[in-house]
Amino acid sequence: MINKELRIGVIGVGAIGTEHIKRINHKIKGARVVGIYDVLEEEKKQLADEMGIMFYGSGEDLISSDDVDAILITSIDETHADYVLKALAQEKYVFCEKPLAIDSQSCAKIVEAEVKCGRRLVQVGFMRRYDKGYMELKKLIESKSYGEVLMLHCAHRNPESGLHYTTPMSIIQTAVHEIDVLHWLLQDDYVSVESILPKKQTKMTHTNLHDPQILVLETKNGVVIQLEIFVNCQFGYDIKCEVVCENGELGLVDPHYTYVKHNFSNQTPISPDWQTRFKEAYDTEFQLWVNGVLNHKLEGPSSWDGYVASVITTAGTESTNKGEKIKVMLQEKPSIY
Ligand SMILES: NC(=O)C1=CN([C@@H]2O[C@H](COP(=O)(O)OP(=O)(O)OC[C@H]3O[C@@H](n4cnc5c(N)ncnc54)[C@H](O)[C@@H]3O)[C@@H](O)[C@H]2O)C=CC1
Ligand SMILES: O=C1[C@@H](O)[C@H](O)[C@@H](O)[C@H](O)[C@H]1O
Repeated sequence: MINKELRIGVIGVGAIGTEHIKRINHKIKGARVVGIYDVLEEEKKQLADEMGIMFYGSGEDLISSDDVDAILITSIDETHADYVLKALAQEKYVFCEKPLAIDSQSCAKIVEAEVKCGRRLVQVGFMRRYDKGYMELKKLIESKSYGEVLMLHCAHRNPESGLHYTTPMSIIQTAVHEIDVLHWLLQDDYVSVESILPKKQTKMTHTNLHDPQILVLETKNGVVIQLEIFVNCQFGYDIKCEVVCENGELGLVDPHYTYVKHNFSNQTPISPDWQTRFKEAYDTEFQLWVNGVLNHKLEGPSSWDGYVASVITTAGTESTNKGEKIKVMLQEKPSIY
């Protein structure tokens, strides 16, 4: 039984976990964070004390606590599936940061467990669906004023990534955002994916990371998407989405509010990171999630969406390993989605 204010427990309090806690406690109406768990016990216990909230002895303790109505999972990718399944076993609402799991089999298990609960309890952190730019693009595409969509040229660029970041992570952790938002934008399914590792790489990378990479995705309606993933581009956080139609081109502009004209040049800033670029999208995402949980009606990205994205990321990684295009097939979509 959830009271008027949703009591949230957070598992994994690193970069985005900390951002989301601040967001929930200072911006979002109808919810507050009441407890956390992180494997870095000493450090995060101190943080919990500073915030005046509970530090749980394990993720499992937090999930099963009667003082926690809903779980927010912001721990590392590899841990998501297990925590989501544990939350579903308690029939609790759970918001899981992307990816829902690191492979499609684990996502399929989550879908199966949620279907057994008979209703939607899971939302996945695909926040780009709440970005004003992508929402406007969707309306423009659906207006059909520019004819049919023929192809897309996209890029996902991060200024830099650490030594922990590896070749498959470019697909599983980074490209997964486009994989989700583009099929939502086009309302179309993917039929194949091909991963290309260009011979020429940046000097800024290391032995375990091929950077940049390219994914080529094909949809049922025959749209071809070229997606560049470049996680050490140095110059900023740069997200491109150019939609080529029969009678026009539609695209995203980086949200910025100022420019500087000086010395015969006109400069506009570029977002430095994902926190800045998608700030408003995260706020909207969380307010709508809290409203959805309080009204028992989740409408954001589901486990099914997490599964669809992971079928492509799994096939994309297979394509990297085999050096060939991989055809993809989805299982039948259950009626709760
Ligand atoms: N939607 C978005 O744009 C973004 C999503 N993410 C996703 O959020 C998740 C966290 O990313 P970051 O905050 O950047 O990573 P991070 O490395 O800064 O934080 C992860 C935290 O999880 C903790 N942790 C590791 N294993 C754990 C376990 N078994 N149980 C509990 N805690 C554990 C770590 O100690 C650390 O504090 C990732 O899955 C990432 O893909 C991250 C950044 C942006
Ligand atoms: O989700 C995110 C990170 O986990 C990922 O590592 C970055 O590449 C993305 O740009 C960011 O949005």
